[in-house]
Amino acid sequence: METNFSFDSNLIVIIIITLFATRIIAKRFLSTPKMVSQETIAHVKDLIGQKEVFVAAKTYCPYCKATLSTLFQELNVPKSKALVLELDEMSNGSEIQDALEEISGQRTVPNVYINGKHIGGNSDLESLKKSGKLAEILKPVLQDI
Ligand SMILES: N[C@@H](CCC(=O)N[C@@H](CS)C(=O)NCC(=O)O)C(=O)O
Repeated sequence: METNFSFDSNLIVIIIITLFATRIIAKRFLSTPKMVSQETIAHVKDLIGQKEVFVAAKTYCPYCKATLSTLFQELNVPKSKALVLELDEMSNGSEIQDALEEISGQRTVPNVYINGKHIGGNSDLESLKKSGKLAEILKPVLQDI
């Protein structure tokens, strides 16, 4: 009796794991590529170039909070020189995220650009900071303040 119960629960666990694995594999390999219009790509490229610093973020994202804190609190980038988009608060936020993926090959947020150059996410920003390269990259941004 006990053996049967154990067998059933193992079977259920195996079925659940199989379902999850199938879902992950299907999402990874079978999902259709997102179609982003050239108009949206051009619009997002324009947004990236509008200010010296561009950050695509999401309000609930801890990595985004860390990036914004590094840029604005720690390194004193003036907010007037930055465009920060909180994608989760924008009606076209997912469209912008799709376009950013197409442009930079990066889907995650934060997605940082400085003077039109793709920096990457928070870990990339932190690596640049640690190596001293971020100060170099930000020099022109901080020059005339
Ligand atoms: N290693 C990345 C991690 C960024 C990350 O995982 N961001 C999450 C939000 S906290 C994300 O973009 N998830 C996918 C999404 O929101 O579409 C970094 O340092 O920036």
